[in-house]
Amino acid sequence: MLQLYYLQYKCNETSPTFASMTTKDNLKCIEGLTLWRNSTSDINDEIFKGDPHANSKEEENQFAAAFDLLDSDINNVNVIVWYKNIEKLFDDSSFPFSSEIVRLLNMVSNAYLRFLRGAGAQIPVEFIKDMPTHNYVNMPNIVTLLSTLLFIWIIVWLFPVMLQALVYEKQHKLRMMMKMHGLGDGAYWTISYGYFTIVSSIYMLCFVVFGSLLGLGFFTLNDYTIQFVFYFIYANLQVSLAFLATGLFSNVKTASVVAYLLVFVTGLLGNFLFQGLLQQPLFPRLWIIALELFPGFSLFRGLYELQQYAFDGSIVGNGGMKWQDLKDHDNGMREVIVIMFIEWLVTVFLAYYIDRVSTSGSWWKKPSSSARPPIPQSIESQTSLQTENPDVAQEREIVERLVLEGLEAAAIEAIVCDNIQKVYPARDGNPPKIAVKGMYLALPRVGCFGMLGPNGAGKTSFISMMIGLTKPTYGTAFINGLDIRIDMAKIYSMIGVCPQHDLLWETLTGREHLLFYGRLKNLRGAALKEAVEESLKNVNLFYGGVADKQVAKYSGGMKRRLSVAISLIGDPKVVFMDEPSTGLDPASRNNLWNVVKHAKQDRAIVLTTHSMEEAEALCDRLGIFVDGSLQCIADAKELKARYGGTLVFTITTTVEHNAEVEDMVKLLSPDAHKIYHLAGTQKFELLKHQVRLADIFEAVEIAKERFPVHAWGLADTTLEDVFIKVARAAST
Ligand SMILES: Nc1ncnc2c1ncn2[C@@H]1O[C@H](COP(=O)(O)OP(=O)(O)OP(=O)(O)O)[C@@H](O)[C@H]1O
Repeated sequence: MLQLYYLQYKCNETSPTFASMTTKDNLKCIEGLTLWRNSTSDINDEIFKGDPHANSKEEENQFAAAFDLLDSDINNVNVIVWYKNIEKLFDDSSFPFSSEIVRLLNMVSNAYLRFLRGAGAQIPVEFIKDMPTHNYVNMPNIVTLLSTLLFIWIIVWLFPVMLQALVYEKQHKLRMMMKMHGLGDGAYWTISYGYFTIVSSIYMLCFVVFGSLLGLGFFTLNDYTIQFVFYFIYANLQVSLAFLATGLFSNVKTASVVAYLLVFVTGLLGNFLFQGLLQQPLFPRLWIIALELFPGFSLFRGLYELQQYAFDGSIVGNGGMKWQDLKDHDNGMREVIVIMFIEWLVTVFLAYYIDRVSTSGSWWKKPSSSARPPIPQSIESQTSLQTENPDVAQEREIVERLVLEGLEAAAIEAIVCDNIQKVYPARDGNPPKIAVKGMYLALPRVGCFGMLGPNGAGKTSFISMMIGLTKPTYGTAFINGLDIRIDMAKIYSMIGVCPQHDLLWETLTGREHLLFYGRLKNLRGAALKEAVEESLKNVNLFYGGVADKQVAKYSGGMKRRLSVAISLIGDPKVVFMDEPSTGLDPASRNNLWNVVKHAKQDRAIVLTTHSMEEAEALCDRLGIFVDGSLQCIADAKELKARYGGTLVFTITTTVEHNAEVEDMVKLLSPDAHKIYHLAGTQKFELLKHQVRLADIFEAVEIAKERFPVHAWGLADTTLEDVFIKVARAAST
């Protein structure tokens, strides 16, 4: 390729002469030379025009004379040199021109070339009058500056977007929620990675297509296949970097700020620092490669090369970068493609490794059921045996028998908890916390089991172990015969979870949530659509377009109902509901109860609640959980009968007659005791076996004749009374 360069070189005392710069090697690059005087405005007034490699002796002499003239009268002589291979000149450290100067000269000499071919009339003369000087040359090239800076920002902008989405799923435990509904790690990775790669590829495609439609040489002149390979590899590297960076953040806001800052700084550093280094021919190549290990700089280098080739191509008219140009000594495209490709592979591996370690605690271990680890027993469980209630002891015996008979026996029940315990490690100077103390439980495949307990009793810790959020410290549990320590992946496909806090995507609609989780439960086509509609109707989210509103616009109650619907979609055989009715108004709660009542007919449901009314309405069996252990297990009636051998008698009279009321109560039930007293209102607990209802009515009628009785009432023991009694007894 013939290259033309215009040199307006000013000699001073310290600079080398033009002849000395034109060493033997350089001379080989010179194709021709044109000299003319500054005084003339006519470019055709040439002093010399010739070929240094000419065969004729005469021409050779002329050429030597031209050099002498140049050195002796440099201020008055202009020179145009035709080079074959200008890059070689940069190997000579004495050559004083930066690549930027050469590019401008290239532009000028191209105009001159066109003039020589008779295509440009007087234009080159005008152009040459404004020939770039050193000062002019140092001005930044606005085209270079804008295109690379703008393009790098456009491309890297995707990084914060992906990072935000990934950290959002992490922060809101949506990843865990998806896992709990059967989406395995491999599938999650394939789907998420594939999704982001497709989105990135479409984004890059639009970038190239729009650029091409606008006619920008950056896109149209460079070989599209080179651009495809370059953008595809970078898009993949960027996606895997987003996955890797997700491990560093737990909050979307922090991740966004850091990522956008990185985008901004990468562009600026690339453009104002890295580009400067690239344009210094003497800057060590190894350092450039080291800097390109930073993905932002390797992207910048690739864009820079595409831009430079497009620029040169637009001037010389021979197109931009082609595959054979990747062999060019100064073309960094080949090295950045290799660097980015290796980084992509390493980053994907690292990100997957870190993700597996952080979510499942192991990378290589995939134990099979045949290699069931022994169940560690804690000392705590042995000591608590002496104090356990008969029904708790009976439950333990059932579990021990089932476990002794083997996994097949355990599989008869929906849930078998075998001395399951959870101990949280010591933190911030506090001792280790035993949240669940050796629990035994066997739950049938049909029915609802309710867990009651005061705040901090350990209900959520228990559910968290059962749904794989945390691992048991001691003991284990079986769900449909599968061990929660090793078979969680299989268990996820058969359970449904309504967590204590709603784990939902704010930007998705209720229907989209159900469609997504329905698909995870292998529902497809018409069956999926039908199941989603039924779920929406069941939880009262179907009518009035609510189902198609974004979850961000839902009230707390609506979100809760959606969480319940998610837990039941796909017909899971075991469902865990952690306080499902929290925040619901009475009508919605009743609606929800109907859903649960219907659902429990053909599956096992474990439900935690603080509402005694709910527990009574929904649960076939109840366990009262206090301070990490079950205090009693029975149905509501049995519990009330066992713990509620009393009637609560309330009476309101005037204060001066309080003593008379007390005497009356003592007569009715000698062991009665006062549980509440405020002004004239008193509340007594009467032992059922000491009183008859008729006697109480009669006593009140007689009392009414002696002093004013403003109000009175008699109530049987409620579940709430039982709960308070059990909780009090356990904590004393
Ligand atoms: N990650 C943890 N690290 C240390 N202690 C914890 C952790 N999670 C829970 N705990 C403690 O374990 C105990 C049981 O907590 P848990 O949340 O299981 O109770 P809960 O019965 O579900 O309470 P609530 O009804 O308020 O939801 C509490 O004392 C709690 O402070």
